[in-house]
Amino acid sequence: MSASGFPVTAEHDLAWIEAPHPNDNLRRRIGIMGGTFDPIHHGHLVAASEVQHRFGLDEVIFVPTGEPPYKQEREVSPAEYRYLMTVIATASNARFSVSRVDIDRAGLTYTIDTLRDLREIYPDDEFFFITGADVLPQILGWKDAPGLWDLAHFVGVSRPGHTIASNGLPENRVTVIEVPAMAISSTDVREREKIGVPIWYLVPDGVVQYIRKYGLYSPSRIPRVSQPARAARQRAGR
Ligand SMILES: Nc1ncnc2c1ncn2[C@@H]1O[C@H](COP(=O)(O)OP(=O)(O)OP(=O)(O)O)[C@@H](O)[C@H]1O
Ligand SMILES: O=C(O)c1ccc[n+]([C@@H]2O[C@H](COP(=O)([O-])O)[C@@H](O)[C@H]2O)c1
Repeated sequence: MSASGFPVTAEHDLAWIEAPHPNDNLRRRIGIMGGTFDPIHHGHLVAASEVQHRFGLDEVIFVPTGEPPYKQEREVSPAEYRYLMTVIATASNARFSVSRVDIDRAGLTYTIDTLRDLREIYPDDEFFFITGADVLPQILGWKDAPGLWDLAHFVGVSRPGHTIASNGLPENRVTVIEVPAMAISSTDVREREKIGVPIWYLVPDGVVQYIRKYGLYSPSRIPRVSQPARAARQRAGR
């Protein structure tokens, strides 16, 4: 049982996972992990890996947000940096990939659009949208929320400091699971980098090096090479 009393036991999950799907031989199971990823950290990676294993997913697609609607009051790093950090962090896992659908779409990022865009690319596959315990209760307030349940099954994962609860969400479209606890947040990584506290082992080594290379999160650090955000703007003629 979770703190909220919602069952998160292996039996609960397995009953659902083992139910045979009529098109099991044809449909791939694809996890979708949306996030701002500013920066991506081991909490994201462990959650995705655990859901991949538990649900037998063929692939997990990480989808960095364009403009996150609930983070408009804070400064978010340019999408191109967040995208490239996500590519670096996921490169070594054969089942992980990264999509640009959200960063290439203008305007605020809504999951309904993410799922519709991915559905065009993967018309026959089964989608599992992965969210942390902090985000799960917000889903009912998301854009076109009733339309989301037809597009994906939602998997809520436990996160230290947050009670996991799926109250009010459709039971047959949402599964809640415990994943190994990683008390890491992007906010904490940014704060640590800003004041010079180590971020090694909270994020993959390549991401630490990328953050240092471009001077992300540290106002005093001067970037050593030209910036990918500027290069992308130039390519797009903006
Ligand atoms: N440590 C973690 N354990 C489990 N899930 C996580 C963890 N960190 C983030 N998530 C989930 O990953 C998704 C993307 O999160 P996001 O990129 O906003 O990271 P964050 O650490 O929450 O960022 P920030 O601190 O900037 O708000 C969300 O669904 C979030 O709940
Ligand atoms: O669709 C919405 O209305 C909506 C509102 C806020 C967040 N989301 C999605 O939730 C995921 C996590 O977002 P965030 O801001 O916590 O990094 C990401 O995929 C967002 O696109 C979606």
